[in-house]
This record gives sequence, C-alpha cells and structure tokens, in this order.
Amino acid sequence: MAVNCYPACPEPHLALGMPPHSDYGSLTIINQSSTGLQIMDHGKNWHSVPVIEEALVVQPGDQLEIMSNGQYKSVIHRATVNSEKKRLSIASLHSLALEKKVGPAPELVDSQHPISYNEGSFSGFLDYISGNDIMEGRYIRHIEERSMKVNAGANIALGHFR
Ligand SMILES: O=C(O)CCC(=O)C(=O)O
Ligand SMILES: [Fe+2]
Repeated sequence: MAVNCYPACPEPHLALGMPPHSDYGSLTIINQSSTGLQIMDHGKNWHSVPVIEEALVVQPGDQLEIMSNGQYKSVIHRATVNSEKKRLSIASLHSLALEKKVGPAPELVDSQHPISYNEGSFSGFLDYISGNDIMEGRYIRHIEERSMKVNAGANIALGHFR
C-alpha cells in the first residue's frame, strides 16, 4: 500500500506530484481526497478522474496486460498538484509475489494472437526502474519489445508512453 501526500503548490502548472507511469501489479485500488489523479487515453490526452463519494478507483496494471496478452491495457496515470490544499491518495497495489514470473495465459495465445510479451516479474520491474529513467520508458514496453524482436526477428521502434 502507498500513501501519497502532495502539499499545496504555489505554481501547480510547473509541477507534477507524480510523473506519468503504469503500476506493475495486476490491479491498483485508489482512494483520493480531492481531484488530481489523471489518466491518459489512446490519443495521449489527459483526463482528470473525478472524486465520487464512497467510490474507489480501480486501475488495471502491467501484470493484467501481460496475463491477458494485451487484451487489457495497463493505465498510464499521473498525479497533479493544486495551489490551495494538500492532497492525499491511498493506493492499494495488488501484485503477485516478488519473484513470480508472469506471462500471457496460454488460452489467450493462438495463431491470430501471438505471444506479445516475455515473462516479467516484480523483481524484474524493480531492477528496471532502478536502472532506467522512468520518463524514458516503461518496463512493460521493455519486455514487449524484447519479445517482438524475438518473434519477428526485427528491431521495432515503439513509442514510450503507450
Ligand atoms: O496520487 C494518485 O492519485 C496516484 C498515486 C499513484 O499513481 C501510485 O501510488 O502509484
Ligand atoms: Fe500509480
């Protein structure tokens, strides 16, 4: 579980509380004290997630994208700050165990839907983010690119935040 506290910021247009990322786990459940969470759509536009009384936000993470062989996509999200008040969020991150290898479900792989991801793990994710700039690339794209190179025998350039 992560408890995030974002103090009021005098110049919110110049700062972010948390940069764009996807969570590695399967599902993340978020409770936010005020608006600030934003999600990216396929056109790379940002949308604020409204605060709805007694409702929680549930976001698919990278493990769900991998296990579903890309049928579900993990959500790219970020946290903005505001000039008036401190914001709190509580994120309950649900992941398989640290060393557990996660790959596409065999039932979802066939000639029409070739394997799109190599196996990943939470520890692989931690190694990746500790050695790379998270603004430059995502772990899930890293394991996807590797598998696409292996499958297609070609180096396919992929955009970072998709
Ligand atoms: O503060 C938020 O709403 C987002 C927090 C978040 O993305 C995270 O803890 O991974
Ligand atoms: Fe997150």
